[in-house]
Amino acid sequence: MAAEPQAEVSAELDRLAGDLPALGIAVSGGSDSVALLHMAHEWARARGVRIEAATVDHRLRPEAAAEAAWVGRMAEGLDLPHAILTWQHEGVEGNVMDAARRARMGLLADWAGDRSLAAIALGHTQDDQAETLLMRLGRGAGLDGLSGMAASREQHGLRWLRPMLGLRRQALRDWLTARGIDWVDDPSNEDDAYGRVRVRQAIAALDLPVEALARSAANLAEARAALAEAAVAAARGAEADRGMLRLPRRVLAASPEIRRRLVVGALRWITGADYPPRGADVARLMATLAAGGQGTLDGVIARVRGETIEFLREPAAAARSGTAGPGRCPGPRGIWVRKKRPGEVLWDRRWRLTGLPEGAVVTAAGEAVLAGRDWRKAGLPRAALASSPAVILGERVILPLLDPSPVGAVPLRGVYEFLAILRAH
Ligand SMILES: Nc1ncnc2c1ncn2[C@@H]1O[C@H](COP(=O)(O)OP(=O)(O)OP(=O)(O)O)[C@@H](O)[C@H]1O
Repeated sequence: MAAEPQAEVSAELDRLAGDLPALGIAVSGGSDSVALLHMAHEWARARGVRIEAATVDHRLRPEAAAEAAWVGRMAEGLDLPHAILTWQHEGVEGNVMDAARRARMGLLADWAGDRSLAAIALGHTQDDQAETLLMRLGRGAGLDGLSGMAASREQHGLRWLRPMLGLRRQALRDWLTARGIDWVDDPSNEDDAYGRVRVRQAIAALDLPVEALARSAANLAEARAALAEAAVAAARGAEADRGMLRLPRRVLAASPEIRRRLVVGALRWITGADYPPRGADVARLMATLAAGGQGTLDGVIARVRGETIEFLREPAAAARSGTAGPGRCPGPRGIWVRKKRPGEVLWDRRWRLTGLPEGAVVTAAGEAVLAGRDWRKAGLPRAALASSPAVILGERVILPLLDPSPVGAVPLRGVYEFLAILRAH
């Protein structure tokens, strides 16, 4: 590794973002991302790349607003545009760190979209990489979970870059100190109520070799990428059809790891979930499919039909996902929902409904709505239609997949997204 942090970050940015006209920098105000901001600024200036910075105020600590403003002044000093993105919520329940991370990614992704930035750079370091590996190990992760963070990753429709994964946190702090550049110390980084902080303390107390751990994480990431590519190759012949996915039955003859990836990928393609189902449940489903049967997991029906395996949303699960109308956003409070145009609704994490008139409500079609209709003309299995959206307009119920109407129903994911899921997980 190059000894000079600036040279190393510049080389990584060349490798990861050399082809981009503009780059976003996510700056919390902590030492790592403050160093990233200065180094990216230096890199961009020499290459004529436009860079902009953003800080998320999670509204979880009273000082956060002042810290975000402080980052803003620092960016101004570098002549860089800076935005403060505020997470609007009314208190957060459950895993606060996780909810904050998701909200942050969503806010940053929207900001990048608004500012025409195709990628955002993050300040994760070698220390973060080692900590992540140990945390995942502690949770009993398999090969998948064990790989560390990738230097470049596609999510929320843009690229997330981590050009500092080869650098130690202390080296960055030394670099900043030598230049008289200040940073903010977030007190939650010292709060051992958080698993990450406990892992960090254990690394220091046991004097664990951070660089070797980070290297292992990188090796595992490489192995995982190779598996992902093998799964993509095995998925040849996959078809997406209006919210339903068909895989060739022969995928059941693939090696267990590849087969598992394909099944988990298909489940996620339907549910839009961030986390995979439990390993034992997936194993059970795979055994059911191998026997030519039908199983349900995570609100998804998987069944063998002739030479294909069909994955479709379980109608009852679609109905449970609730109703949505224009101007209202489904999902628990505080959860980020991508911006929508008027008359548009994202429903069941699978469909984009467009052209909805005022007062329209979207829900799952269900069996009752299909009764008495010529559902066969949709060319989909009955269950797939029952879990498709229905639009209630006063007394009328429109099935966009069946009835000609000005309401459009566009599946959020096609085959391309299935392959992207296989590559990402
Ligand atoms: N509030 C925030 N606003 C903008 N970006 C953030 C924010 N929090 C984290 N990030 C981005 O995510 C990266 C990793 O987050 P993490 O929580 O590990 O960092 P941190 O300890 O808050 O700060 P730093 O990494 O800058 O020292 C940061 O380096 C930064 O790029």
